[in-house]
Amino acid sequence: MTNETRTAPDGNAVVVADLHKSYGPVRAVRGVSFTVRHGEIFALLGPNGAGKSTSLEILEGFRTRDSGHVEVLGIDPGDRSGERELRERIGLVLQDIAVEPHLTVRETIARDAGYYRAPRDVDEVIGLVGLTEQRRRKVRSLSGGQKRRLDLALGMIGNPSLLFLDEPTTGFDPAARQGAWELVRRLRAAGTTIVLTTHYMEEAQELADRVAVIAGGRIISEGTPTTLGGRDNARARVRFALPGGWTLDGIPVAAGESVAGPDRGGLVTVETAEPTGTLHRLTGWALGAGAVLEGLTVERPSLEDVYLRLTGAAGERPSDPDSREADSLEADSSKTVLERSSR
Ligand SMILES: Nc1ncnc2c1ncn2[C@@H]1O[C@H](COP(=O)(O)OP(=O)(O)OP(=O)(O)O)[C@@H](O)[C@H]1O
Repeated sequence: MTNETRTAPDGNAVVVADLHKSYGPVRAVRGVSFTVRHGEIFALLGPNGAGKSTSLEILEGFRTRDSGHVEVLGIDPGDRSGERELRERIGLVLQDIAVEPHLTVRETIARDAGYYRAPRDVDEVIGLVGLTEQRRRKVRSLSGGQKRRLDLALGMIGNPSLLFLDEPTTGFDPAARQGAWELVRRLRAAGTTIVLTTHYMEEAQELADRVAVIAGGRIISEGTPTTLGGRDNARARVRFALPGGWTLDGIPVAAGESVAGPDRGGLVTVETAEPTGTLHRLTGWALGAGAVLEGLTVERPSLEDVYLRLTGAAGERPSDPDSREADSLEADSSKTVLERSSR
């Protein structure tokens, strides 16, 4: 798989500065700024209604912006004179792609290949997305996950320098999701820059070099999946079951640590900034008494924990007085995601 990486004058594949977009009274995007470097996977995360699709649609040239600066591969997507070049150089996997249901998988991909000057090989792409067995099947007979793989194939058939993936693995079974992640990594390794949105924090953790969290039309945090929101400096939780007949009072706790529990599952939690020392002390204490700490685990907050903390806080922010409608819509939808995720 080869890919020609073209460099925009500033060395970034995407530049967004102080982007604004309203739909009537709804201020969907309110001063968003970020850059995407060539060859990286950049994930835009955020609750329903946060402004992700609006931002992406502006980058893709499907929506006009109210104000702000946008460059995609050195082209302003709002400038119609660059439209043809932009279409040639970017790939899109959107949430709803219209495909002809009566065409076969291979016919659909071959037809799209004809729109590009230098497309990838049709059968190679069919193989890459795992649709070789279905290549003669009509699109209407595909399962939801198979249709999404077809969307991925259509996104990459033009051999794009930059690929936009809007929730690429929604509806995939776990094996198909792993396969799609592997494909995305291979595309990146071949030089493709990837901008993706996802509601799966595991997907962002697995794929993204950098992530930005957007809520209420603004970027509220940006970083790598391991550093986002101070995740790397967060306190660790050491959990274990108290050996039979022992009490919390006997646990050796150092300054700065806190102990809670046991919870319904019988596990005690020690929160600590220094898990190495804590583990040494706890395991030494247990082994010295001839006991073992059943169910012992050490956990840092997951990307999902950090995301929920960040977006929960954003949802509770006081409203901008002149955008009350937008705020209420966004707060409502962020609550829905929180409730859903906590089940
Ligand atoms: N065409 C439109 N007309 C009016 N309002 C719109 C339109 N498109 C989006 N909005 C509103 O703009 C806000 C941002 O929507 P957007 O689709 O960009 O969010 P999102 O982060 O992509 O959400 P999701 O995760 O649900 O796809 C929401 O309040 C939405 O209701």
